[in-house]
Amino acid sequence: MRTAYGVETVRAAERALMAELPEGALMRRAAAGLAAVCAGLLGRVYGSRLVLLVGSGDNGGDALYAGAYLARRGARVGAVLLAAGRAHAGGLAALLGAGGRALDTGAEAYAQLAAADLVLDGITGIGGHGGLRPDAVPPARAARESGAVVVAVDLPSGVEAGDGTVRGEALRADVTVTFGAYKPGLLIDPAAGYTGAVRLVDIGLGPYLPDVPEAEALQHADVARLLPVPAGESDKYRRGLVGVVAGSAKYPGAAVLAVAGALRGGAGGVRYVGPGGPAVLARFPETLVSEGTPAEAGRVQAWAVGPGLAEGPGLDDVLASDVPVLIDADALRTLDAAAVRARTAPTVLTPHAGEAAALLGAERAEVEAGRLAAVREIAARYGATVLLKGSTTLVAGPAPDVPVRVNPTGTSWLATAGSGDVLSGLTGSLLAAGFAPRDAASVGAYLHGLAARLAADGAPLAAHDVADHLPAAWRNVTGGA
Ligand SMILES: NC(=O)C1=CN([C@@H]2O[C@H](COP(=O)(O)OP(=O)(O)OC[C@H]3O[C@@H](n4cnc5c(N)ncnc54)[C@H](OP(=O)(O)O)[C@@H]3O)[C@@H](O)[C@H]2O)[C@@H](O)CC1
Ligand SMILES: Nc1ncnc2c1ncn2[C@@H]1O[C@H](COP(=O)(O)OP(=O)(O)O)[C@@H](O)[C@H]1O
Ligand SMILES: [K+]
Repeated sequence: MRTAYGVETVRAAERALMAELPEGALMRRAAAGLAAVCAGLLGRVYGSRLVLLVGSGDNGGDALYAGAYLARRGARVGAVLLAAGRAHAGGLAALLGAGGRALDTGAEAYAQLAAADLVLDGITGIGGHGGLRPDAVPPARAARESGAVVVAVDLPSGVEAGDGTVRGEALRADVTVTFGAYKPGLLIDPAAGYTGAVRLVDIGLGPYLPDVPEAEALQHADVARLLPVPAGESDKYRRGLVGVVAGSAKYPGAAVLAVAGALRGGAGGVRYVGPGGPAVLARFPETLVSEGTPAEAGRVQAWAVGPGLAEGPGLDDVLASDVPVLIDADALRTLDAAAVRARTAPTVLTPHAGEAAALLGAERAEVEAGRLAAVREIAARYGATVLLKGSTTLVAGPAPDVPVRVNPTGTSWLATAGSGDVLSGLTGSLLAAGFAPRDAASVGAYLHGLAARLAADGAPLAAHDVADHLPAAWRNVTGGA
């Protein structure tokens, strides 16, 4: 599991660790790790040209000490002091003592930036707020426009560490070297889009961090542990039946795609309820098709309702059931929060940003800019597990103290019609197979994103390709076991 901790938590852990170390030791440890990454990126340190962008805080201190290490190894290092007179005193002394130079933001700074091999962004770290200040914008842009590798210290300056929002201009890095722990902003868009490759430097913070992080991301091993393997005595009922309520005369394809996902999700069988029966059967003869309403259909262990659904009794029937329910797409538009909160079995909502905005009475852009707050707010209001889809997919449970899961798989090729229908069926199937709602949603997103990467392989994909690659994604996670 990859874990991420909020700013106050990281600061508290740093304070506790620092209290046991000599003055300045922690910063020098961070800087040594940073310098080692830079040396690796440069290949040859001796004679290389480095520019440090240095703000007023400890983030600038890290950059200055790392610059000093590299200057002692023969790099030519210039430090652009953005907050003149307020740069970290110890770091600046170390750099000057190692032969580095201090620059103001005049012409020489821009000349050095244009010629640099590597730029270290030490403008702000976890203490920065509100995007880059105006005086930091031109050097940050010059760094980006030079041919240099841009390495962000702890975080790309201008992004909010705690929630991944970007409230102004921020610096785009090629690599981010973060200290002690990931911060949520490194994993969540839009901020995550600024980090480039993220490298974590261990500074010994681990024992001082709480057990429960703010956010977490599943990795292959976590998913493999959760995926079911049918036992010898399994039968289709014990593996769980998932009911899919999807499709309409207008969107019969949604029924096919949702069933395609459900068939690959680990349930023992898929029961389809809706007007798309003939289309579903033509593609998937193994589907159990029920006439009538969900209430009239046979028993299932979970329902997935919504993709391509026109109005009908489907949603009310399903909400009234005593099994886990996933609600997607059209079914979200008419959703009554009180009805969801009153349910005794778990409910999973899977909105994209537009649907999330409708659930919150907000603008879509607000949701996209503040995904973490949005997913938590919907989960709290509806008393449900919420899977917020999009460039970073997030999963939050109704309890506020449970970490939000950030999906690490996926590809922007997934932004194609019908791919969400596959995810609904798949996640419903995991619910029917007995997954807890947060696990079903996060494992569903993980496999779906991985299948999309395998299917796309650098080229456009169609939603049904994602469904077709789900078995390969499953095998990729389990090692084919
Ligand atoms: N603690 C430790 O032991 C360790 C800490 N470590 C490092 O320290 C970093 C945190 O350092 P920090 O707390 O000094 O804050 P930091 O991010 O440098 O910002 C400071 C100042 O910037 C300013 N400012 C704010 N917004 C701004 C903006 N938009 N644009 C421009 N300027 C802006 C504002 O000052 P102001 O100008 O308002 O007085 C603010 O006070 C952390 O990320 C890690 O790198 C590592 O060495 C590991 C050990
Ligand atoms: N920019 C993006 N990057 C990565 N994944 C994306 C992006 N945009 C959409 N997706 C993913 O594609 C799927 C689209 O689902 P959805 O919006 O419900 O579409 P549809 O209703 O057409 O099926 C979701 O899994 C979502 O997370
Ligand atoms: K930075």
